[in-house]
Amino acid sequence: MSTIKVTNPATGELVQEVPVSTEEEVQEALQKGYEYFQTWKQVNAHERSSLLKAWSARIQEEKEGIAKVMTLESGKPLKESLGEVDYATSYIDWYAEEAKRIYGRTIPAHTEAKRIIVSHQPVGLVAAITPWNFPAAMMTRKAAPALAAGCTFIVKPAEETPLTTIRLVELAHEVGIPEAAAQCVNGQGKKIGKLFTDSDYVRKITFTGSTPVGKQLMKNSADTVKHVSMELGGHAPFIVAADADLDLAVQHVMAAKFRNAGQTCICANRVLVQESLADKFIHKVKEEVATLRVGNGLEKETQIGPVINGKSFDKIVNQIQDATEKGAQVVCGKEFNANPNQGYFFIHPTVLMNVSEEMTIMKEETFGPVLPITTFTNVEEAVQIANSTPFGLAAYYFTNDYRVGTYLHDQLDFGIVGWNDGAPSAAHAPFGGMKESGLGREGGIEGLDPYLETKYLSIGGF
Ligand SMILES: NC(=O)c1ccc[n+]([C@@H]2O[C@H](COP(=O)([O-])OP(=O)(O)OC[C@H]3O[C@@H](n4cnc5c(N)ncnc54)[C@H](O)[C@@H]3O)[C@@H](O)[C@H]2O)c1
Ligand SMILES: O=C[C@H](O)CS(=O)(=O)O
Repeated sequence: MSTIKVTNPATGELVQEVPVSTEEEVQEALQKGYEYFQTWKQVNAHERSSLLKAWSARIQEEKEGIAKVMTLESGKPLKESLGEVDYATSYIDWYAEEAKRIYGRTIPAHTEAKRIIVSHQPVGLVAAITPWNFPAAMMTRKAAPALAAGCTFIVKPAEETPLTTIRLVELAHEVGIPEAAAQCVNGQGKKIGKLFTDSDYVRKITFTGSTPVGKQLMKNSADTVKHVSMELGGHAPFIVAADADLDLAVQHVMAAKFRNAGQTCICANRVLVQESLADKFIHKVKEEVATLRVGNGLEKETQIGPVINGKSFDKIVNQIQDATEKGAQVVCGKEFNANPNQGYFFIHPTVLMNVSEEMTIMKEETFGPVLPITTFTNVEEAVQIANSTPFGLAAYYFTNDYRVGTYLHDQLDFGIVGWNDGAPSAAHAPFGGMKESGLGREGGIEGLDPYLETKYLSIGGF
């Protein structure tokens, strides 16, 4: 039997081996989820809501244990793992309520002889593929609305971090969500992804991960016209206008950049500071970055854990080297503690200045603790720089001028915009991107629609 060897990115040590699902096991699970959909969709919304609430409560009972496993397999600091468990259950809590608010409507007919009624029904078996950086929240952000809508659900977590997702699915079964309604399979993404997209049993693919993989899944889903939801890559600009509250902007750039060692899809990837404020901003950021503690996520003083693997480490180091070769200056950082043979990869928080647009770091998602700073003259130039990317997930700006703030909100082509706010994510808001950052939204009232078909009934003969 082949297995996934889950290792700790802080030490390289083996955490646990997870059996790889065979093709037969995946096909069997898909058929089970497809067949059980006919039963699960009949369960009334209030019962589905109660089961979701029980799931959330059961996860909270195991919060510390789940968080520790999450840190062991992802490397993120324990405090962040604990926060992610709360974030993950907040999606379940939200959709436990939204399950009871799937309303229809009537439409005034054009003749007394007719009545028109609009209703919604679940799309069917939903197949999800999730990333390693938020192994709990990225799964519940899909499972909760799917189950709330009456869909059955199967997930393949990232090979780096399957343990958290496996445990969450086990807890769902413990509270009475039927095994056939929520399943987990494990293995190599390309292989299982193809089984998902080729299967006639699957009516929807929901994916969170890199844009290239998302594009491939969309292509492979076309043959059977599957619904798709895509939460893809980002390259967030962080704009600081001359009138910004400097302390607030620095406080929030630290959160927006260094959460999960910069490995989040909405991390600030480019900082754009108006020229007159640049020196003060850079000085304050340098002071704050110097206080960050790098280390094993299980140690309570750790604020920056390792990056996930050698491939990611190499990409980040190459971006730093490319930038410095093209004229960027290192304000602080650019220290590494890595041992490829041992299997751990730490990058100390690094700040670059005098960054320019021809540098790779200004075009390619970094997914690491590196903060490149460039400057702009006026807000029109800031908008032009910010929008000059295929991505459109998150953008941030700091200003107290309502005219500047309103202009930036209107002109920035991003699905999530933080105005004096570097931490916009919430289960009650519709998370998602424009352009090549994705399709659809997760969270908010908008996050249920992707799991529903709309139908209308026209009754004649009155
Ligand atoms: N928009 C969001 O909400 C969001 C959230 C988290 C991460 N991301 C993005 O994900 C990327 C980082 O995560 P990652 O490295 O795990 O991404 P990834 O695309 O490499 O992997 C994500 C998932 O896809 C699977 N996969 C890999 N290749 C596949 C293929 N050919 N077919 C089907 N599945 C495949 C992996 O096994 C994993 O489960 C970044 O680009 C980040 O911006 C986006
Ligand atoms: O990395 C992607 C996550 O969606 C970021 S967040 O935790 O939802 O803000």
